[in-house]
Amino acid sequence: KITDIKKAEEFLAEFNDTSEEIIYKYNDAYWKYNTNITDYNDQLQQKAYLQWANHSKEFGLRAQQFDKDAFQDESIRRQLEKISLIGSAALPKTDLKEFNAIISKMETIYSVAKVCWNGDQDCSLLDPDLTGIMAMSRDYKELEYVWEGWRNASGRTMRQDYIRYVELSNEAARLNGFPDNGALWRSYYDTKTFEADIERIYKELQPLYRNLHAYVRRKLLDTYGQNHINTKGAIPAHLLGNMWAQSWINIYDLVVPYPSAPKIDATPTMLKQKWNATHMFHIADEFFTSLNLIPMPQEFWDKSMMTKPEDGRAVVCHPSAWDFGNRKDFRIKMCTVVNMDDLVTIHHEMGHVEYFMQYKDQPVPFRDGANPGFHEAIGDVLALSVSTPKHLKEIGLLEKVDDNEASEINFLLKMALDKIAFLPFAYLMDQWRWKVFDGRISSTEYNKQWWNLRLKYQGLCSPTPRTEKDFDPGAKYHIPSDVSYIRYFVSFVIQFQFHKAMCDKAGHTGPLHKCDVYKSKAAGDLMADMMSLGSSKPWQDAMEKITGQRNMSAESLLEYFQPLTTWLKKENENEVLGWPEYDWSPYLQP
Ligand SMILES: O=C(CCC(O)(O)[C@H](Cc1ccccc1)NC(=O)c1ccccc1)N[C@@H](Cc1c[nH]c2ccccc12)C(=O)O
Ligand SMILES: [Zn+2]
Repeated sequence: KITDIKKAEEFLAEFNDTSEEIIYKYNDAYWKYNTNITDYNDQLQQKAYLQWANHSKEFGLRAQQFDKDAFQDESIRRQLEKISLIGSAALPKTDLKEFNAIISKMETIYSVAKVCWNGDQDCSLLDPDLTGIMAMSRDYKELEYVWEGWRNASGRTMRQDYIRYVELSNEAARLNGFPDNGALWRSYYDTKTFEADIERIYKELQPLYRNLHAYVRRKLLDTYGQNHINTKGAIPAHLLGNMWAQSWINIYDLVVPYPSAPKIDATPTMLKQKWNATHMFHIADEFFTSLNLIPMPQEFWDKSMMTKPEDGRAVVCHPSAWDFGNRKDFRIKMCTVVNMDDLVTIHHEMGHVEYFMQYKDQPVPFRDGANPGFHEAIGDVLALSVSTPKHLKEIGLLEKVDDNEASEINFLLKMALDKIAFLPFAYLMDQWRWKVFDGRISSTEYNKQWWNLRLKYQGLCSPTPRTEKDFDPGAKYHIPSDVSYIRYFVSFVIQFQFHKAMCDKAGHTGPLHKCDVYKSKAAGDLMADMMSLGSSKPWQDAMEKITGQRNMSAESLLEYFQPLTTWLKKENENEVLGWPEYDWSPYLQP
C-alpha cells in the first residue's frame, strides 16, 4: 500500500481536476431526461451515468492503493476514504447497466402514472391533479378511488422490477464491503449506534404523535361518521389530505381547535394577490439574503424549471435541487403550485442550493452535507421562521394576527400536522427497506409487512383490501427512485435544534414557536459557518458548531410543541390513545 504523502496529494489533485467535467456532463444529461422524459434522453443519461461510474470506479480502485490510515493529515485520509466508497459503480458493467435501467424505468413509471375516469376519457397525473384531490376532497368514495387508482398505476406495475433492484443493490453494497444496502445507507451517518439513537428519539416523540392521532381521529369521526371511523382503531389512510398520509396539513380545516380564531392559512391571500412561482422563489431568496446568506445566482434564475412545462412534455415533477459540479450552475426542478405548501417546499429546495454554494470550494469528495439529514434540514429551518403568523403578516400573507391562547394552539396544531404527523412515516419508510435489504422481509410479503409497519407506527389502515399483487411502497417517489428516507426523520429532529440555536443567536426571547430569525445576520453566519464545512468533518463537529452539543436530540422539538402537548393531553382526557382494536377495518363494516 502506498504511504507517500506526495503521491496522495497528486492523486487527490488529479481526482479534483478530472471530476468536475464528468459530473457536469452527467448532470446535464440527467437534467435533460428529468425535464423531458423520452427514450432518446433516457439512453443519453444512461450513457453519461456509465461514464461517471467508470470514473468513480477507476479512482475508487486507485484510492484503495493507499494506506489511508498511514496519513496524519485528516483531510487526506478522509478524502481517500470517501473516494473509495463508490456505491453502485462497483457493479460489473452489465449489472451496472441493468441497475441504472431498472431505476430509470421505475422512476418513469412513477412520473407518467395516471388515474382515469369514465372509461379513460379524462386522466390525471399525480402532480398537480391527484395531489389536489387528496388535499381538497371530503368525499370518502372519491378519495378511495384516487388512493387505490394511484397505487394500481404506480406501485403495482413496478413490483417485479423492485425485486431485481434489491438484488443488485445488495450486490453493490457487498462489493463496497457492506453486508447489505441498508448497512451501506446507514453508514452515511457514521455512527455505530445510529439505529438505537433513532429508535430512542422515536420513542420520545411517540406520546405526542399518539395524542395528535387520537385528536384527529375524533375530529374525522365528525366528518366521516361511525361507519368509517373507529375511535379505538386505525385511521383509514386516504382521509388525511395527502396521498401517503405523511403530512396532515390539508385537513386543517376539519380539525382546527378554535374555528372562530383566525385560520393561519396564507394560500387564499397568495391567490388573491396573484402570486406566481417566480415571485414565490424571489420571496424565499429574499429571506435567505436577509440572513446574509448567498443569493441564488443568475444561472439559477435562467436555468431552473420552476413550473410544469405546458407543452405536454413528460417530466419528473417531484422537486429536487441540482449541483452541476462546476461551482456555478445550481438549479431547482419543481412543478410549483401557488399555495403555502409549495412556498415551504421552495424554501426546502433552496436550502439544498444554499448548502451547495456554501461548500462549493471544498475538494470534490467534501461537496456534500455533513450527513444526509443536514442537507434536508437547512431549508426547513428557515421555513420555521417564515411560517410564523408574525412573519406571514410581515410579508402581507395574513391580515391580522391575534396573540391569544386560541390562536397559539391553532398555529401549533397546524405545525404539528406537518411536523409530528410526518415522523412515524419517515421512520417506517426505511424500517421497511432496511428489512427488505437484509432479508427480514421477503418479496412474498412486501405488502403485508408494509401495512404492518403503517399500522404499528402511523396507526393507519388501508381503505380497501390489499394483496401481494399490490406494491404500495412503490407508490411513494423515494422507493422507485432509490432515495433513502431516514434523512428526513433526522432532518425533522435536528431542524428544531438548529432553529433554537439560530433563535438564541438572533437574540430571540420568549417561546420558541414564536421565533422568526428574519434579517438576523448573526443567525445566518452561524449556519453559513457550518455549511461551508461540507462533509469535511464528522457531522458531530458540525452539530457542535451550531448548537454547542454533539448529538441529535428531540429536546428542542418537544420544547417547540410544549403548549400543544399540554393542550392535547387535556383535550384527550377521555380518548383512547393508540389503536387497540388493531384488526378493525373500514371495509369489513356492514
Ligand atoms: O422529497 C422531498 C423533497 C425532495 C428533495 O429535496 O428532498 C430531493 C429528493 C431527491 C433526492 C435525490 C434525487 C432526486 C430527488 N432531494 C434533493 O433534491 C437533494 C439535493 C441535494 C442533496 C440532497 C438531496 N421531501 C420529502 C419530505 C419532506 C421533508 N421536508 C419537507 C418539507 C416540505 C415538503 C416535504 C418535505 C417528501 O416529499 O416526501
Ligand atoms: Zn430535500
